Order: sequence, then C-alpha cells, then structure tokens
Amino acid sequence: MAAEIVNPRSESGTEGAPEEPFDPAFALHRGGKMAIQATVPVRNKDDLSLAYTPGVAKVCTAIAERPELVHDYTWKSQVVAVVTDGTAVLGLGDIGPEASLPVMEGKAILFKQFGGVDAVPIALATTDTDEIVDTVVRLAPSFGGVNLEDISAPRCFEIERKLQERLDIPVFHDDQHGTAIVTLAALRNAAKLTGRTLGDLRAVISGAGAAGVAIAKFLLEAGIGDVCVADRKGVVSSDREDLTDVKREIAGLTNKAGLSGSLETALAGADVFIGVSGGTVPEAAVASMAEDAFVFAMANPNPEVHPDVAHKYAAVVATGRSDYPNQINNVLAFPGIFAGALQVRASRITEGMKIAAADAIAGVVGDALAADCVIPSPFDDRVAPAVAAAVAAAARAEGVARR
Ligand SMILES: NC(=O)C1=CN([C@@H]2O[C@H](COP(=O)(O)OP(=O)(O)OC[C@H]3O[C@@H](n4cnc5c(N)ncnc54)[C@H](OP(=O)(O)O)[C@@H]3O)[C@@H](O)[C@H]2O)C=CC1
Ligand SMILES: CC(=O)C(=O)O
Ligand SMILES: [Mg+2]
Repeated sequence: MAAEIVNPRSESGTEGAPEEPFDPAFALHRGGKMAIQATVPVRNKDDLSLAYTPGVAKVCTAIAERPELVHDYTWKSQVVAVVTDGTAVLGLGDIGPEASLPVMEGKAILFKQFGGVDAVPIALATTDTDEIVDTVVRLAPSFGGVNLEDISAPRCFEIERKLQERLDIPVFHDDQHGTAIVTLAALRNAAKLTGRTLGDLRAVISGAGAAGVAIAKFLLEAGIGDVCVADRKGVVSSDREDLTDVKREIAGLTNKAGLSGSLETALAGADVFIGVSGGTVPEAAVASMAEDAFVFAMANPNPEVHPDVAHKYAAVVATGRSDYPNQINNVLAFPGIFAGALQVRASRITEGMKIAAADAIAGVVGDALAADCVIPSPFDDRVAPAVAAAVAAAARAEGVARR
C-alpha cells in the first residue's frame, strides 16, 4: 500500500513561532502563499508516457535541434523569476534572503492574480553584484523574464545593467521602474485634477535609492518642471563631496533651483512630495509646501507622512499601502508590463514601453478622477490588460518584439 502523502502545510509549526490566532497575517502566511500546479493530467501509464518518458524525449530532441521551440513546448515564455538578495525589503532594509521570501511570494501571486503570469520567487544567498549577475544568467534558460526586487542601491543599478547586457529577455527592477511608472501616472492625473501640467510642478523626492533615482529620471523624461532628491544627509546637490557615482549623476540631472541642505528646506514651497525612503517628514515641513500640494508618501509599510497629517495641507494624498485610497504601488505596473512583454516575446523593456504603461494606468482613471482617485485600484480589472496591450504595442513600435 502506498504511503500517505503528508502536506507540509498541515504539519505543526516551529516551536515558539508567533501565535497565529492573535494575528491574521501569520495565519495567512502559514505554509507559504503559493504552490506549483500541473497543467496536464498524470493519472495513468498513458499520461505518464506522454508527460514524462518516453514522450518528453521527443520534445527535448526537437528543442535541441531548434532552440526557439522552447517557447512553444515549455513554460519558459509564461514565467518570470522574481529575484532578490533581501537587502532593501520594503522599508525594512537589509533583512536577508529568508526574511524576504514572504514579500517575494507576495509579488509572485500578484503576477498571477493581476497579470496571469506565473512567477517563481528566488531569494539569493549573496549580496555580491557579480555573483548575483552570474547566478541569474545561469537561471535564465528557465524563464521568460527577470523581475529584480528589493535589491538595494547602488548595487541594483549595476546588477540590472549587467543582466540587460547579458540576457535577451526582459530584466526589470520593479522598485525602480515599476514605482516610477505608477508615480508618473498618479502625478499626471493629480496635475490634471488641479489644472496644472507636469511642467508647472516642482517635486522633492525623499530617498536617493532604487526608487528615488528611477522616479527622478522618469519624471524628468516626462517633462516635470523641477525635481530634487534627498538622501539621509539632505538634498543630493553637486556641492556635496560624499556622493556615490549614481548620486553625482542625479545631482547633475536634477535640482534646477540649486537647493542644498535639508529635505525640510527643500520642501518649502514645493508642489509635490514623493517619499521613497522610509524616513519621516515633520508636519511643519508638509505645512510649508505650496498651495494644492501633492503628498505621495510611498514607503512601505510606514509612509513618510501619515495620511491624516498630509490631508491637513495637501490637495492630493497617496501612500503605497493597500488600506488607504490612492495606492501608488508598483503592483499596478509589473503584472501588466510582463504580461505585455511576454506576449510579444520582447527582448527588453524600453523607455517607450514604460511611458506607454504609465499612460495606460493614468488613462484607466478616466472620468472617476478625484482627489481620492488619481490612480486606479489594483482591483480594477481594466488595469493589467490596458498596461499589457500598451506595452505590447510599444514593444512592436520600438522593434523589440519577437512575435
Ligand atoms: N510604493 C511603492 O510602490 C514602492 C515603495 N518603495 C519604498 O521606498 C523605500 C525605499 O526603497 P528602495 O529605493 O528600494 O530602497 P534603497 O535602499 O535602494 O534606498 C533607500 C533610500 O532611502 C534613504 N533612506 C533610508 N532611510 C532613511 C531615513 N530614515 N531618512 C531619510 N532617508 C532614508 C536612503 O538614504 P542613503 O542613500 O543616505 O542611505 C536611500 O537613499 C522603501 O520604504 C520602500 O518600501 C519602494 C519601491 C516601491
Ligand atoms: C512596493 C514595493 O515594491 C516596495 O515597497 O518595495
Ligand atoms: Mg519592492
């Protein structure tokens, strides 16, 4: 008689683990949040002969002869690797690969739920740039795309660039570009709501890491009036001598107003605050912003400005969290972006594809535009299809689509 298969999810937990009944988050996460599921039956000898040996060997031989068939006869073109080293996990910082896994599983189920894309969480036991790059390159034959997640700056920039140079599948650092895309979408709508253009706005970004740098560059590309970026030490300005290469580049690209000093100083008279640091902003600094200001306090899980405080002074308030209105979160971008890119077998994600995604997200809001609705809800089922279609069309227009 066959031995009974025990589902590890039903096993009793680790001694001393947090008491589930008191916290639904632990109860939900028990056993993880995802599993692999077969798409073909394996019920009998005939099924086994097709799914496994000998049938599988014919398919392997065909792919060996014509490698492009891997897209047709395996899951490659429908699956994304969600890769982290655990160094910038939400706003929790460097908590290591094991502790990052609940977030990576979360990203993977959002890929599936919102984009219909399968995704595999991969947490790496190294923070060395070249080791990460080499590892992902070696894993790449199994995947149609790579979503880098929660890898801290400045290593994330080099890792993404090197992977893009070495791979012919989309490599996309979500915290950089997904966040920048959704921020631009929200900003376009907030500007529209208050009768302004992007060119009329001066923005201050708290955080000169993955998200802050990418948002600054993307907003400049989109035509924002002025933007300055601050790190823990204050405004990233050219007169500073402690800047990394990436921050020096940012100092050169941003800050037309020539500001220096503290974040609080920069916020005086600013039209937009964008928080991607996990720090905190004093209420007086929020109060000193221009009339009809926008406060996008996007750090997770704790926004830089509490929405109750922001509402006292700002015309539009947003956070990255799911429990307040106006959730500016990259979940609105990455499922549709990869769905569109995989659909046309794009070799990479271009700037045009990112702009198309931002326009698509902003466009979904349509006539519902209001102070508490400058960005669609992640549960608006028009978002991912609109993003996917826009990204696929842009990939074709930009010559990176392979079907
Ligand atoms: N809503 C969304 O969709 C997203 C939100 N985020 C949030 O943005 C934050 C940063 O993420 P990411 O860019 O990936 O991280 P990084 O580690 O790459 O960068 C963090 C940046 O924030 C600065 N910083 C950290 N702590 C403080 C502090 N206490 N006060 C002021 N500045 C601080 C760092 O300064 P220094 O350079 O001086 O060390 C650094 O410039 C996280 O909280 C994350 O949750 C990120 C991506 C998406
Ligand atoms: C949303 C997200 O990716 C983050 O906070 O890191
Ligand atoms: Mg992230």
